[in-house]
Amino acid sequence: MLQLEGLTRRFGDKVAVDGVSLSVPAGQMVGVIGRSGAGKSTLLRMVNRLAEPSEGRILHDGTEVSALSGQALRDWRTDCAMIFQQFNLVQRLDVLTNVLVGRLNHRRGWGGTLATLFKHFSAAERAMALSALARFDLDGQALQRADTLSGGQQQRVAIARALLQQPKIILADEPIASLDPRNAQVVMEALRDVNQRDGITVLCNLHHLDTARHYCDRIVAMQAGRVMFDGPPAGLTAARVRDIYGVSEDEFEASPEMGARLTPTAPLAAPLPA
Ligand SMILES: Nc1ncnc2c1ncn2[C@@H]1O[C@H](COP(=O)(O)OP(=O)(O)OP(=O)(O)O)[C@@H](O)[C@H]1O
Repeated sequence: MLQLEGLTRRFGDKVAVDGVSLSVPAGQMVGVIGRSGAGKSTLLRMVNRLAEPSEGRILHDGTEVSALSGQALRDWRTDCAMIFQQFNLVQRLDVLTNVLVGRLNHRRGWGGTLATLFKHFSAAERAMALSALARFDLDGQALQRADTLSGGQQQRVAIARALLQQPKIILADEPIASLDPRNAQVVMEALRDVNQRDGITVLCNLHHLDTARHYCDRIVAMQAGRVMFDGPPAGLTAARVRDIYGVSEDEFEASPEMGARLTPTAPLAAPLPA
């Protein structure tokens, strides 16, 4: 169970996240939605302590995450894999090595360079990485440079890298905002698959309501740093969206800074090729 208690983050006078309290049971897939500037990224970044809370506490299975430091904090970051909008792969390295980077969190005091990276991994770790790639239908690209892959493929490599961390939680910050609708769908299916098959808790920031409704068990809607709705997808009706944001659903999604609209057509739990 992940618990956020009165979590607040200020930047000067700006309150980016304002007293957010949430309890997320293990294995839940939560979509955090909101318009630009609502505080979604700051909230996610506080969970793995990339951003420090100004007030409030984060607890995971009884451990106060917000009080961790040193090795205990590094261990927490291993438990909490992060997926970014821009994939954050090492472009000039091959795909397999990028996935193996997920194992580095399990190495204390590793001091090698990128050039010597590959030979530091065991045969078992390489097999693990290949199997994660095969799960997302990318084993055929294992030896290609990351920058030869499409955005959707790169994001699936990032998910495979996250799996190599063997995390308890995946924090996905706008994972599909840079992708076209078809790639966005494949990436959301990959996240749903690791949530359902591996039981990994997923917190996923999204701009599109239908995407959140389709893939998530629960939706948290933020506005000006606060949680305005927290419940099952069916509860976030068009009328509720208008109440919270003062605009229609189309207007909510029409902000120019938002990514491609995704209207999923595939079944919710369609497994990816194993
Ligand atoms: N490092 C920072 N310094 C100053 N202000 C910040 C910083 N990070 C975020 N903010 C401000 O905090 C508010 C919330 O930002 P945040 O990025 O968390 O929102 P968001 O909902 O993720 O938006 P987007 O969808 O555009 O990424 C915004 O007003 C933003 O300008």
